[in-house]
Amino acid sequence: MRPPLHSYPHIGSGKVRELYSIDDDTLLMVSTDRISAYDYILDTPIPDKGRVLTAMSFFWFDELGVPNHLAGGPEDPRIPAEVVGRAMVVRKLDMVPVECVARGYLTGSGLIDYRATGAVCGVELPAGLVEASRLPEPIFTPATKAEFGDHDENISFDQTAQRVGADVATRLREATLDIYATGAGVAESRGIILADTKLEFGFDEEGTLVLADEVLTPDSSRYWDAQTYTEGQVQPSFDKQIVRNWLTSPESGWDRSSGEQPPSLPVDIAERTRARYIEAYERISGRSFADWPKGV
Ligand SMILES: Nc1ncnc(-c2cnn(Cc3cccc(F)c3)c2)c1Cl
Repeated sequence: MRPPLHSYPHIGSGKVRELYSIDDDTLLMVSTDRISAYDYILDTPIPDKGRVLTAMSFFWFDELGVPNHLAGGPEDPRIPAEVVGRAMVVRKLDMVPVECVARGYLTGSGLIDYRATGAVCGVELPAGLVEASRLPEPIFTPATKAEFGDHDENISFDQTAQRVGADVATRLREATLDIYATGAGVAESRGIILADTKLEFGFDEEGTLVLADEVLTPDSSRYWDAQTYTEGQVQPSFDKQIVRNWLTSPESGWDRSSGEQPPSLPVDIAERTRARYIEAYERISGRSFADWPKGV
């Protein structure tokens, strides 16, 4: 008999995720079907998004083979029936207060920093790079964890070292770049560009640096379709572009500059977006999403 979700104290919320306490040493990370676009949390859920992204994290934890925070499998008996398939039982860690970002391509806040300074997080880059340029080699571009709703702030390696110590900063950079290289390599072989990713680490009770949170998902990474990749323009998001295009089309009646909450999505937009998440998972993992557990 699985425990009910309400038996676990709720201890945190992300934009699209919830965190509960199972006991002093263990947490339950729940992914919802919520999707965010243009910094709004939309009021239309994407069916199965939480399950697909959870399946992706389990795949990558398995694929990467580095110490991670998983404390149970996808059907661990501590997972309440209503969230089976979209929840992970994880070890409670002493989290490192730095967002560990690796970038293989120049876009978003990295491009803004580059245009202003010729560097990203203090890492000098060649002149002449443009939107979506592939970087000569992937770079570590850490950031501070922003308060809910705010954007993370890019910081340099030295600033990171001042926060966590030079040794830990060095280990974070190595682990982040290694994990990104593995993920980007697997994705590229399946026709998906992993342009960047954000990882979180923590220390376990033995002092081991452990990969935590979600890993290499479309919510923590930029996924681009390699077939349409074109340097010099903003790339469509593999998973979110259908939603973005509808919201900025006349059909939605929404004005992005209005500051108003976007309207609900049409059923077919939600369904097509669900299909994109499933396609990304099945192409990258080589597994069928139909085999992934489902709750009640
Ligand atoms: N293994 C861990 N040990 C201790 N803390 C965390 C931890 C804390 N915060 N977050 C991010 C987050 C915030 C809201 C909802 C989420 F599902 C996840 C992850 C983890 Cl993963």
